[in-house]
Amino acid sequence: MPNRKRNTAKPATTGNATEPVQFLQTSRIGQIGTSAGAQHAEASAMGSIRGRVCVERAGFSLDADLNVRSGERTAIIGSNGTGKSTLIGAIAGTVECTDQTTLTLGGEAMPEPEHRGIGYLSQDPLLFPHLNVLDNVAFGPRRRGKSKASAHLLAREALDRVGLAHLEKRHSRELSGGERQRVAFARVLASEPRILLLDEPFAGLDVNAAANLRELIRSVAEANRLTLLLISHDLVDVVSLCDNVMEIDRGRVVQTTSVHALRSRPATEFAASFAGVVRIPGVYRDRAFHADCGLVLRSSQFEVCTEPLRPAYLCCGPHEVDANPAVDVNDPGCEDRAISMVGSGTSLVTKLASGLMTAEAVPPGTTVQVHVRSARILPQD
Ligand SMILES: Nc1ncnc2c1ncn2[C@@H]1O[C@H](COP(=O)(O)OP(=O)(O)OP(=O)(O)O)[C@@H](O)[C@H]1O
Repeated sequence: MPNRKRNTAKPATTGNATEPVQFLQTSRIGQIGTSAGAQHAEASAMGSIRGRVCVERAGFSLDADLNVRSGERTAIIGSNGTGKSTLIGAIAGTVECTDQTTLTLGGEAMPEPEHRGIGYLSQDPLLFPHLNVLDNVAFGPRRRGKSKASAHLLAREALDRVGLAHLEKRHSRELSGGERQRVAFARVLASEPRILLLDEPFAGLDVNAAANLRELIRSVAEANRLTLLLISHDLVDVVSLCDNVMEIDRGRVVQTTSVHALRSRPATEFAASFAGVVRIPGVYRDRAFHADCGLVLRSSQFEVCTEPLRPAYLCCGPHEVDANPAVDVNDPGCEDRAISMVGSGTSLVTKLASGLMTAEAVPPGTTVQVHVRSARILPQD
């Protein structure tokens, strides 16, 4: 239990607000890692997060192995209550870990929370209502011992970066939700983090505000090669910000994959739903896919990535489904043009097209022709 004490340390919070802490003392906002040469290389390598994270609570246990490289941008996905926030809370030091935890940061035992270089942003900006915008952002640097002047300088740089320099005198209660969230991100920037932990930061924002903040976070993370862990239930966030995806189910990591693979070869039912991909279980035999739900699908457009007779999935995007019933499945050319599915009625078509199709029983006596332009057949392992 090399770092038990450190992993059980209390969070770096003040009052109502979680205060991210400074680690890269030498860099300036927007320039972390882009111009600091060897210093950056050293700092960059320090953003890796590896090891086992164990948390025990009444009725819930988290036991996750992490292998996050420095500068990697990883989405954490999973159903409600599977332990995503608990996991990043453990990394931030706001959640107590058990003795089995072996988490390391940059290859070293996990330091105290205030020395982890973590910037944390959640759905709730948690601004101090009695402070103006500038003092909210300067709060962290002040607490770390900066003079008022240098804390304000750092805060102004951060506010400039998020495009809110003109609002520095406003109180947080006088801001819109989107502005509050940008101020919260400026506060993160003022702490000059090397790791960003984002817990559904776009959940309360309208589409434009969310897109703006996503772009801002993406450019800062890229420019500074920050390690980023993002919890989100939205594929747009994941595709915009991340390269990799970690899926958590009931406190366990069930897969770590690329964003591309999540969409092209979803390994779980949840991943398929998240990516909006049609995923139908069955087996491939005699040049046809025999779905568990009773559909038989034939096509020369199948990309078969499995052995015949093995449990498999047929995967395709909803945009590849064409519910045009005009094609005759008895036409000998049909197999060459598209997959022909013979199964239940219009609800099946709707479910296929919306990506909601699962292994449901097909009511007997109804026939519908559905065309899928291309599909992959993947092993069920
Ligand atoms: N402070 C707490 N004390 C005790 N149990 C908690 C606490 N916070 C969360 N839990 C429990 O821990 C489990 C994991 O919760 P967590 O918030 O990590 O899930 P999540 O995957 O982030 O969920 P969501 O997607 O709904 O935000 C749940 O069973 C939850 O009830």
